[in-house]
Amino acid sequence: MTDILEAAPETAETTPERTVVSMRNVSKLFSNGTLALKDMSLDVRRGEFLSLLGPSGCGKSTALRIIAGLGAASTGAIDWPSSRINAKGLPEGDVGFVFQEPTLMPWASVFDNVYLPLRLNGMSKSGARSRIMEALASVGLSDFEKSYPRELSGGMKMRVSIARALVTKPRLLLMDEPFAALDEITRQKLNDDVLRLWRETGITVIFVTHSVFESAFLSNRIVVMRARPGQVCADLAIESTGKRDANYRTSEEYRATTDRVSRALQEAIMLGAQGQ
Ligand SMILES: Nc1ncnc2c1ncn2[C@@H]1O[C@H](COP(=O)(O)OP(=O)(O)OP(=O)(O)O)[C@@H](O)[C@H]1O
Repeated sequence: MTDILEAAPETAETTPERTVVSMRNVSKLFSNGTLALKDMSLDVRRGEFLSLLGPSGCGKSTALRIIAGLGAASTGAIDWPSSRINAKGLPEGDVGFVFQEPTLMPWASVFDNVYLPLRLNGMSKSGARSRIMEALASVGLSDFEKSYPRELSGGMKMRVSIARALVTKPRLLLMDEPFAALDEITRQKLNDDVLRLWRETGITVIFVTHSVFESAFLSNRIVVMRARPGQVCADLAIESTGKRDANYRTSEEYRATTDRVSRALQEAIMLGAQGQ
């Protein structure tokens, strides 16, 4: 931790009831000797839109995958203070994951792709129908249930991927650079949609990105990470007085926020380069 720790998220509000997931001194040493994370600790509170921001290779995806149970920590622990934990040590049905690639099944319709997590939970197709249609409506794809992935644009495929992550009604949504491969206009539209979904559902989001602009637009908290080794080096509260919409993108407030976040990121990059 450095002196660019601006916000003080560890306040009296950080009670076990409000904490969705905690990383406790998590380190990750890969078998090739790469120390991807060193002693990373983070409390994610209910209802937060938290972005993990940092230069390439600082361990953002590794941290997210460990939280999701897709990889194990070498040392340290992940705690779920308010979830029911299954035999694998993971919170039962509480986590949705959106990857950078939409990872859809090409041979299956949009409906069947979104059905997948419910099918794996043993739900019948007819029983799942209303939930699937609700998830598709939430991403603006009500009319595309019969389409196949090859018939969709990149942005629409990503919407299907988000619907699939939301169909189980998770409490925590993990998103790993989901819009990095999309053009700027599509990316902004999806940013608007994700913010709307976050507001409407009250879901907690952890969003990995290396974009200052995206993180400043979406988040109410940005955790900046440095590389070599991957660690938290700034924890910024991001407030805005108005609604985050098209006007906000051109506002002085947004510009000032992106300046502040850029400075924190620059410092993180310098620390990583110096290996301090
Ligand atoms: N399976 C693996 N085996 C060995 N090293 C790995 C593995 N996965 C990641 N790494 C290394 O761990 C470090 C952190 O990688 P990670 O993908 O978490 O970073 P990142 O911040 O998400 O990067 P990016 O923004 O480029 O996706 C990097 O040095 C990477 O090369």
